[in-house]
Amino acid sequence: MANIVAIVGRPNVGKSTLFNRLVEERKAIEDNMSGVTRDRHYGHAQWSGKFFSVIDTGGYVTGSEDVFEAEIRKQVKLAIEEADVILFVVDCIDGLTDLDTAFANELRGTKKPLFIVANKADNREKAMTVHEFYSLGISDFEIFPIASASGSGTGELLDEVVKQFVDEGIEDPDAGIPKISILGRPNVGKSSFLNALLGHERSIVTDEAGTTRDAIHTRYKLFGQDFIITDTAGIRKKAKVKEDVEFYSVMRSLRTLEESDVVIVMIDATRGLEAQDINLISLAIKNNKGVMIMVNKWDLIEKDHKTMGKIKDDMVDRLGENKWIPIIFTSVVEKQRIFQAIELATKVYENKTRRIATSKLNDILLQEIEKYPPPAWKGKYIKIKYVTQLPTKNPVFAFFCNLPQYIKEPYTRYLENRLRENFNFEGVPVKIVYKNK
Ligand SMILES: Nc1nc2c(ncn2[C@@H]2O[C@H](COP(=O)(O)OP(=O)(O)OP(=O)(O)O)[C@@H](O)[C@H]2O)c(=O)[nH]1
Ligand SMILES: Nc1nc2c(ncn2[C@@H]2O[C@H](COP(=O)(O)OP(=O)(O)OP(=O)(O)O)[C@@H](O)[C@H]2O)c(=O)[nH]1
Repeated sequence: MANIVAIVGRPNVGKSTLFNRLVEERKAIEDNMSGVTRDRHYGHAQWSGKFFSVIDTGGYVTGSEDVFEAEIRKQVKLAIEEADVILFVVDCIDGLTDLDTAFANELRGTKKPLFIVANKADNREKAMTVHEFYSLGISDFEIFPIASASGSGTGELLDEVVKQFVDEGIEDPDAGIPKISILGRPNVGKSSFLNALLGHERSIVTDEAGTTRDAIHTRYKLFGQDFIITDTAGIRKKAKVKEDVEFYSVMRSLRTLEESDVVIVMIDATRGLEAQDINLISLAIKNNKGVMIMVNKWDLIEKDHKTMGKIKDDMVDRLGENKWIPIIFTSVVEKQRIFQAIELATKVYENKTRRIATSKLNDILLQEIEKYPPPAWKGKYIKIKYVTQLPTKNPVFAFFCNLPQYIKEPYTRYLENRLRENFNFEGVPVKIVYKNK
């Protein structure tokens, strides 16, 4: 089970500082060139061998400097609903304020373990002031004086926090959940699609920076499907001049692509598959990503019952040997097949992680090979003895044979086609290697 710790409290008490201390990351991802700053409000942490996630609910809900009652309520609701442990942060320098009391009143009565964390206790003298917070009377635990800025006191706090977890937690709660990215030329409807998804109910929204500085992962749960959208939206803001737009859109695509498992290449139905789209698709294949094509703005096409099939056929022709890429027709504005698009992306992910048992693989493929064996080369017979799927992240099949160097490209394509016919690898690049045996 995932353990979740939520941080609540009024502005400026040091919630983000504590958050960053817990997830051991720097405050924000800052971009020196343009001042694009992206705070993070969700991250993974570990203490004494227990894993947990931290949400800074304040960073998540506050839109302005003022904290209104509704904001407090939202923040507390999020914490109470999502968290296993709540950290209510107050400030030793300011002492108890009316806003703290307002928060306390909302938190009162929660069944979740609630800790009052008295931040900015930079020295002994300040740490002595924590007593006044006991008057709130909302927590069964002792109050922990800490200084998030230096980290002092956080160890003692965490010792108690992790005792509240029922299990060890999950090292990477996002493991096994498809990371999907939406790429495509400007104006095809990428943002509209994201917004349409955002319009639906969702569980925790997690803006999490990935290993690449600008990539943001947002985790969704929609119609029972769990998935993460990777985006590098931050980078878009800094493109001011024309050349920059081109450059950054390429950079952005590359980075987003690296961070994802499945790439949705979105195209405009009124323009069809363009050279740039083909480049993007090749890039995704080269990077061993799952790929699908989403033909958006389908509402703008004048059509009869044959149109979709015809356009699809034309596209498949253009895709050549990559005809295994699935194509879906959508209208984001008319909310047509939006969910199916996500469903298709998660299916592609399933295919990408598919493992075929060696016995099954041999049963089927050795028969196919017998029907059409690799052609002899310079009088030498090539014998494929068996095949196995390698334990890699993407489907790779190793064919063991006597003379691997003599097998030519067309035969490899034959094998790939037989693999695809017998097992579902729709949307997934499949690799074939030969080994000497
Ligand atoms: N003296 C002292 N200052 C601290 C400490 N921790 C945080 N601060 C300062 O308190 C100020 C507010 O910190 P933040 O972490 O941004 O506070 P926040 O609660 O996230 O604020 P919002 O984002 O407005 O909700 C910053 O100037 C921090 O440097 C501490 O342990 N001691
Ligand atoms: N008719 C129609 N218009 C759409 C559809 N989806 C998006 N649009 C419109 O297309 C325009 C561009 O949409 P965006 O979502 O901003 O496109 P984008 O791909 O995010 O664009 P960039 O931010 O430039 O990369 C907007 O005016 C949308 O309203 C659709 O399915 N049908």
